[in-house]
Amino acid sequence: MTVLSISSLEKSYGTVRALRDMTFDVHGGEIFGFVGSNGAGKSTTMRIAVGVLSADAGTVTWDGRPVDHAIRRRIGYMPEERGLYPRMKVADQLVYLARLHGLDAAAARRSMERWTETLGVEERRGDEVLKLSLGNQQRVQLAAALVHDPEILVLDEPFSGLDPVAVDVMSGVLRDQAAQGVPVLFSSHQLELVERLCDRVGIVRAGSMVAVGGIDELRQTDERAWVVDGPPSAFASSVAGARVVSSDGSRTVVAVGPSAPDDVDQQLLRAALAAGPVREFARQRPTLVELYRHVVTTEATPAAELEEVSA
Ligand SMILES: Nc1ncnc2c1ncn2[C@@H]1O[C@H](COP(=O)(O)OP(=O)(O)OP(=O)(O)O)[C@@H](O)[C@H]1O
Repeated sequence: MTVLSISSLEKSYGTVRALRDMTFDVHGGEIFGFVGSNGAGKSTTMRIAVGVLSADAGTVTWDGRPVDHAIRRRIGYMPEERGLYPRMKVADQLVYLARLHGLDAAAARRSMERWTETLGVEERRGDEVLKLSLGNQQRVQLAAALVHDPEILVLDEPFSGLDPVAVDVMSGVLRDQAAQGVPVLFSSHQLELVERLCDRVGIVRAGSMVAVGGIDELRQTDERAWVVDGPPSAFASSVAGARVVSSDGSRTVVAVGPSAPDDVDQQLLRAALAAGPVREFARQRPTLVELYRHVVTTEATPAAELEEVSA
């Protein structure tokens, strides 16, 4: 299987250490969400991955080969600072970019037509980029990343500032690309969207990857919890090992540790029903937002994040 492999990247900007041993893989056909606080190192990693910035140490390989000029031409990249020519017309710009990547004139034209249509900006082909709304500029920016039919997609915050319809369009395009075997790496602060869309997620903190995996994998904890909407929380005390995590009106969250028996959920439900009517009984799983908060607040101290290296 094809894999974009980012391995042990180190990068400092003067005295600021932006990346430290940044390591992860993105497989062909998967959508990988790259999340982390402002300044955690996502854009720096992506810039190095696509070759617009060099690392101080570490490697980026595609299918086991270092990413060189030839491979770079096969990457579709949406930079954070965007990169369209504001005074150029949408169609001219996309055809130009496709030709730069080696498509002949007819293929470049066809690709421009295809992507402006797919992304809903075909009416804007004759407009200068600067006259478009920000959301439409972003759609054109995605078209620019796709117009040469790339084998790898690296997108820096492609969803920021998009309306819900544009988010759906963009999500659909990323899914289609992944379905065709393209590895899709994108950064975002919209964690619910990342949770919905991604096969795997990487949480970065202070220049390093601190958690990586499928959402379900990341959710694996030793503790299991249930939400019970019904009788007062005292019912939980009759089940051995059960602990009330929170109680808000008629809603109680009850957790058990790793040694609880498999049928502890049935015991809890029986105990709740014995105490009164139960309107809801559901397993509670942490959301990506909760996992993120947990990882980002417990993995390192702010002092480590701000650690500087001597110039
Ligand atoms: N050109 C630069 N010169 C100096 N420092 C930089 C430069 N680019 C990034 N940095 C610093 O490197 C660190 C990582 O920044 P980076 O932009 O990679 O983070 P990010 O995770 O993409 O953040 P955000 O979510 O805010 O976009 C930050 O401390 C940032 O201030």
